[in-house]
Order: sequence, then structure tokens, then C-alpha cells
Amino acid sequence: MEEKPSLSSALFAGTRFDRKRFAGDIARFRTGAQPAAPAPPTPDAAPPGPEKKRKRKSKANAKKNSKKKKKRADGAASASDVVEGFSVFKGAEAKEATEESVEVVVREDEDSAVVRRRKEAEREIERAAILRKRYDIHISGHNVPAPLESFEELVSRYDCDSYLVGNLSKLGFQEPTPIQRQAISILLSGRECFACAPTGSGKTLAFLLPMLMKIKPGSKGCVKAVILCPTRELAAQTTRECKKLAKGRKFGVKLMTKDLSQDGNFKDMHCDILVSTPLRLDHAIRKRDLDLSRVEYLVLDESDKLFELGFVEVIDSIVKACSNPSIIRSLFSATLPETIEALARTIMHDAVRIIVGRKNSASSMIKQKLIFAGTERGKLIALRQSFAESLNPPVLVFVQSKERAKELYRELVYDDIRVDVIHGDLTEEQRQDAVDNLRAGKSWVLIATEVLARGMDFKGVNCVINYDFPESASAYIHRIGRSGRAGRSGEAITFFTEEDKPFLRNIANVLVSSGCEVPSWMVALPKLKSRKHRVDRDRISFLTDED
Ligand SMILES: Nc1ncnc2c1ncn2[C@@H]1O[C@H](COP(=O)(O)OP(=O)(O)OP(=O)(O)O)[C@@H](O)[C@H]1O
Repeated sequence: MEEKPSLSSALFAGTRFDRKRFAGDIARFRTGAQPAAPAPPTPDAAPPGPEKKRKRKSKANAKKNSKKKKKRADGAASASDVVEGFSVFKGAEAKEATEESVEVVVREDEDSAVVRRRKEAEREIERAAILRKRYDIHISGHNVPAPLESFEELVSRYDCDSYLVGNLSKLGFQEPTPIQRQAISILLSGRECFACAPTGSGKTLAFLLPMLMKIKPGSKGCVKAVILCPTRELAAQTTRECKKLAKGRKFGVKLMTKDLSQDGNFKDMHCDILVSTPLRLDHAIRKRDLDLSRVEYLVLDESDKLFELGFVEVIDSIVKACSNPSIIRSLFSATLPETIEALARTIMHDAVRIIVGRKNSASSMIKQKLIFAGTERGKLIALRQSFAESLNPPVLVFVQSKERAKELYRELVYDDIRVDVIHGDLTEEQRQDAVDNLRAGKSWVLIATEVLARGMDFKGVNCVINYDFPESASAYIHRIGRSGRAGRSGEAITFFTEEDKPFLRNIANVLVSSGCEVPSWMVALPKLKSRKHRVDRDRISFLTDED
């Protein structure tokens, strides 16, 4: 028996379709209504056999058009959307359609796809907002990618190589820290960022991981990533961390040593990732023809320190030397003053700003105390007393200059404690030994200048003592941030004398914002014009002469 053509097959009959005759059906399709009953057979309906070719052509055209329109809609419809769209016809038992009817349905289809996509986007935004709230992440910038829920998402969302995931787990990193959750997804989506997150919260991995995912190990003479650090110790530490994370891939990871910066033959060197202090890198660019034009990734770690007076021009010339137009730049620090942020914005485009917790605040893992020691002499007595009562190594003691570091060392070296010292007058090797000795537990107390305040990661530092009052709130935050790292608790003791009293307000505010108690008179002190404070202090050795 010959099959009666249905309404849908008539609609798909193309050129022979009688619009006047089927005006009612067209109207129903326009309003999206389903036909109540099959339409009566039409004598004009296309006969089977010879029409097949035409039908196929018309079907192909219809599909082509529908695809084109979908693409135009906003380019995000998936293949499954297209299939779903045609299932509308299936429900109406339609097998083919004219271009016009397809157009109508496609429009409806597009509308529902747009609604669906909008809903998906809304859900995604909501999910991202919940994650940000949970991890105290604050962002500014448009279209910011959602934070990572877990390291597994590196694979599912970003196709991360298994060697990297393996290394993360070998290093004992199970869950991303808040800054890692947000900064990694931003950098992997090709956006620039400046990030401010507490000391010891894993900022290093937040920039190393996307870097290792983005760049490929290459050949000689082509630096692909540059990491700038304010001190040699931090540069050495970052190089070590980078090598650990890159294990299993042939990345050339190089630390810019003095020798390298003065005599390095960069053209013949396999160096994918270069870690350096600004002056050494600048020297190598100018004197050793180091070519940074193919750098894809530039990180300014401890960026506020790097931008501090004296470094600005050097940083500027390094940024210019990294001339690749598609470079991704990022800035990381635990403190980000407005002035530095404004300066940084001038070199970045479409950057996202990430703040974890409260901007410019100390890690909440540190118990902070301010102790009035009266005079310089009082400070030495208080320090000895504190060691006698409870010495819980490793302990870091900060002083304001290398002379004072030497003086305090001479005072303590004959006491019954294993004390060491690090300052700028020591050779690079001696400085590294001092760091290694503290890490290995060979020394219990390390007397240090500001050189160790930034970025150095001594996991187990139990206590930081600010023997000399820090010169600014940010110096304080970084100094005490050498303890209380990676989720561990820590302690910070800050001595102050009569001379330091007028400068207490800034530091007291840091304590208040981290929930530590301070006497109310400290926060009520008048605001000072200068944020920096460095007192001329009596020599520490003077005390012994006097005794
Ligand atoms: N996801 C993680 N899980 C557990 N530990 C981690 C994770 N990420 C980093 N760490 C560890 O946390 C410690 C602090 O990390 P890192 O030195 O990167 O801190 P930071 O935020 O750069 O601090 P600073 O501001 O002082 O430079 C390191 O010992 C590091 O190995």
C-alpha cells in the first residue's frame, strides 16, 4: 500500500510546497503549536522516487542554514543542541522541512538554546560566587573564570599533563589553597592578574603550575618564562620549587647567578624558565645580549618590593625587553599598596585583581604580641629572658641593619643556644649555608635582616621576633609571615621602645585586623605622614661595654 504523505513530509517537499494552501499550518508552526491531526493527503505532494534527490538537497541546505544561524547566535551552541533542535520535528512526526519552516524552528531553537546557555552561565556564575565566598576570594575584572574546586579539575577542565598532577601529589599537595584556586584558573585562561594573598598561602605554586602547563620545553637560546624575585635567596628557593614541580619533563630551569649574569652564553643555553633578581637580569640583557623577546610568561613575585624605589626603572626595562605581544604577566605579593597597583596597571592589559582575605593583612595563623621593652638595653634583656623561658626552635630574629645583625650575633653567640646570622655582607655561599642550617635544624636561632623577610619558606619556624621595630606595616606582615605557613600556627613577638611608640599605630592596626588584641591607646595614636620609620638606635654591643 502506498504510504500517505504526512504534513511534515509535505512541509519538507521544498519547491512544490503550496503556501496558500498550507497557510494555517505555517501559522501553527510560527506559534509553536502542534498540529491537532494529520493533514489530509495532497495531490501536490511530491512523489517518492525522483523527488528523493531534491529532498536530500533541500535537507542539506536546511541543515547548512541552521548551522550557520546557530553559529551566528553566539558561537557557543554545541553539537547536542543541534540534535535536540531537530527532535522537535521528530515529535511532530516531521521528517523534512522547507527552508522557511526550518528557519522558523531554528529561530525557536536558537531562543531555547540561548535561554539554556544563559541559565548555564548563571549557574556557573553562582557556583563561582559560592566558591569565592567559601574561600574568601575577592576579584575585580570582567568574565573572571571560576576558581578550581580541586586539582582534578586541572585535568578535566584544562587537560593538564599527568606528570604534573603526579608531582603535585608527590609533593603532598592535595587541595589547592584559595589563591591557587583562583589565580591558576585565571592564568590558564590567558588573562593577566595581580594577586594579593597572605604570607605562606602557596602563591609560588599559583604561578608555577600554570606556567608549566602553558609553556613547552624547548631548545637552546629561547627563554619562555621569567620569574623576578627581590632577593637572591628567594630566587634560589623558587628555582628549587620549580625544578621539583617540573620533574619528569625536560624543562631547562635556571637561576641567574652572578657568574651567569656576567659571563653567561645565553644563546647556547637551554633555558626555558629563568629565575632572577632584577639587577642581575638587567645586567644580562644589557651586557650578555640575553634575548627575552620570546618570553610568554612573566611573573613579578613580591611585586610591591620589586617596584620600590630604585627598582622601578630596572623593572621597566625588563618588562620592555619581554616584548612578545601575547605575553601573560602576573604580580604576586602578600601586600599590594594602592600606588603599586596603579603603577602595575600601566603595564598590564585586562588584568584581574585577586585578593584573598583582607588586603594587606597578616596571616590569621599567627599569634601576634607587642612587648614594651622600654630601651635598647631592655630589648636584650627581654630577648634573653624569652629564650630562657621557652626556646622553641627554629626562631627568626629580625633586626634593622647588617651592623645590628653582627652586634646581636656577637652578644648571643656565647649564650647556650645555637645561633647563626645572615646579612648582606656575607658571601652568597655563606648566606645559603645560614638558610640551609636553619632548615636542617643545625641552628636554632637565625638573626636576619630584611633580606630574609620576603618569601622565604621555612616550614617549621615557630616564632618570629622583631627585635627591631619594623619600618612599615608591610615589612611587619612579611617578617612575621615567615612563621604560620601552609596552615601551621606560629607566633610573632615585636619589641618596642619609647622611641618606637609614635610609630605603633600602623602595626597595631595590622594586629587588630587579624583579630589580635591591642590596648586601645595604640590605635588611637595620631596618624603619621610618613609610613616608614627607621630609628637611629644605640649599638647593641654598647650595652656590654656599659655593664
Ligand atoms: N596546595 C598546597 N597544599 C599544601 N601545602 C602547600 C600547597 N601549596 C603550597 N604549599 C606549601 O605552602 C608553603 C608556603 O607556600 P609559598 O612559599 O608559596 O607561600 P607564599 O604565599 O608565596 O608566601 P610569601 O608571601 O611568604 O612568599 C610552602 O611550603 C609550600 O610547599
